[in-house]
Amino acid sequence: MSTPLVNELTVSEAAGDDVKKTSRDQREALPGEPICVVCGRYGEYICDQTESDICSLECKQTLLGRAADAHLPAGHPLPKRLAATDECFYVRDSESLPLTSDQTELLRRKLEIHVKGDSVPDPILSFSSCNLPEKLLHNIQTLGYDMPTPIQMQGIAAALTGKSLLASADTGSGKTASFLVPVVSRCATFRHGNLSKSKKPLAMVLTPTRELCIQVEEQAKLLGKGLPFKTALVIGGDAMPRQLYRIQQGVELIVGTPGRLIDLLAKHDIELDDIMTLVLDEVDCMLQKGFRDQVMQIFRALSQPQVLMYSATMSQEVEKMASSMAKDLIFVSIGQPNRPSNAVKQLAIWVESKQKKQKLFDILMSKQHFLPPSIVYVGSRIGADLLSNAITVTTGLKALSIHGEKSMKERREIMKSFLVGEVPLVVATGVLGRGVDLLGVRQVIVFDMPNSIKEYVHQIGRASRMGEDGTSIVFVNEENRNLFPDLVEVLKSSGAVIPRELVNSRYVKRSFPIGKGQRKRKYGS
Ligand SMILES: Nc1ncnc2c1ncn2[C@@H]1O[C@H](COP(=O)(O)OP(=O)(O)OP(=O)(O)O)[C@@H](O)[C@H]1O
Repeated sequence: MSTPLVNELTVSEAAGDDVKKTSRDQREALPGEPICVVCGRYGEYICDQTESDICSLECKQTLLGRAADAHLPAGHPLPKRLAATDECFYVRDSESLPLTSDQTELLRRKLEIHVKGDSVPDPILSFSSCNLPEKLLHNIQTLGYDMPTPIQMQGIAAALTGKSLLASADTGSGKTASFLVPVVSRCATFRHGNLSKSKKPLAMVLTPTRELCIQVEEQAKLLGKGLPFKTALVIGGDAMPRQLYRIQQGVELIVGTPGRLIDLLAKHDIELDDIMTLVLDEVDCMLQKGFRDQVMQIFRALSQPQVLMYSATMSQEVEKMASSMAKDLIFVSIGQPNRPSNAVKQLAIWVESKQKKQKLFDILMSKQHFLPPSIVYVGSRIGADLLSNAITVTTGLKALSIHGEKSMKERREIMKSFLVGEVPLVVATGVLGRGVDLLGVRQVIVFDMPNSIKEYVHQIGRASRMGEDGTSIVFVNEENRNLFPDLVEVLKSSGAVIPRELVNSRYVKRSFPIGKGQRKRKYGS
């Protein structure tokens, strides 16, 4: 099997050809373009032995492997894509035999689980296959999690080994449970097996916003119910003495924002020497200027904990910093990092700044286009207040604003009335941009483009959880020109229509995909 492929690789490399080697190197297919029969990406090439569309050498190898497994003669066309039921990885339970290395590879390829590092454990196939405490398993079931998502399959397995981890996966793909399940498990097991009366905290989760901290702590409580697992929330805007008292009474997990935590640690004597695990949620944001110094100050106060770092967006700089924080790091990524969830249908509209308000009102007053509950993202606190008032006055819709200047009490109440459906629309700044799980929200309108494409990916990610369909609308104009190349890339990769003004902009380098007629020659021919 491998010989012809190696030959072709040699041929194409010798010819200086830029044939894509792995499926990851290939982009997503645009509407109407051929699709790789193995992975669904752009089928740039035709396999010389099966005549099927494929995206890379890697998928050609997989395709020929399947032909061999199915005992099909070379050249026999294979079925286009395996139906989801053709291979079921989930039926196994803890009694089943472990996966063979081929099966592990196939599973990872199929679920687009990419791993790097020494001795990376196999993904788990079910929550019951990794020795979690009974009560934790029961809590997972109560939450309705029947089977782990891909990031949970690989992330939980890796974190349970005690090694540090840098992981990326789509927005809304279950990253929170991916770090909380091992945290709850390790803490509860430690307390059970440890006879000492000490109740010093064992784990810490840092996130960039108060809203996200509240949500993570709530989920931690649900997962730790009935176990020796107490939590403390340490965020600005809530009374510090109460937070301190709770920690002094004994907790297993602290969830907090870096600023308030440093404040607390500076003023009070809190022993952190038992902390085994530090989680940095939204790690790319946490290691950026602004948070980085505070995070590192907290990290240095701990004694070499396991570090679990998660986000939907990554950069090489983050990878470098993460590697310097933890030895023997495992890297996990699901799909392609920095890409928006495929479940969100994006619409980019060119609107001059002066017309943005009217355009928004038109959308909100259209039964066809306004799909509440929705979030509108703006760039400033004052902008959020003004726009929410203007929406209510002009359209009659109840809209509330949420941003960092509002008190925690107000922010909590607004979130509550939004989540229970009393308010159909919230106008928010970045405080709701990352991480928050706004179940029920299926539409996001990006009124002011954020400063980076990564924040845009996080914002539109609020429109879909667990792959459910959502829509996003973004207003663009010349003022966002510094983001044009990245935005075009993101829209292109999702198959979204790119506004004419953006295509023709001098700020976008033109590199249009090769059409079907211009496709590269067959391998080996
Ligand atoms: N295994 C599972 N089965 C079913 N639902 C799940 C599972 N894991 C998580 N969920 C649910 O999926 C939703 C999204 O999860 P979560 O908020 O952890 O996503 P995320 O990857 O952290 O997203 P973001 O990048 O936006 O923070 C939540 O409502 C969560 O309860």
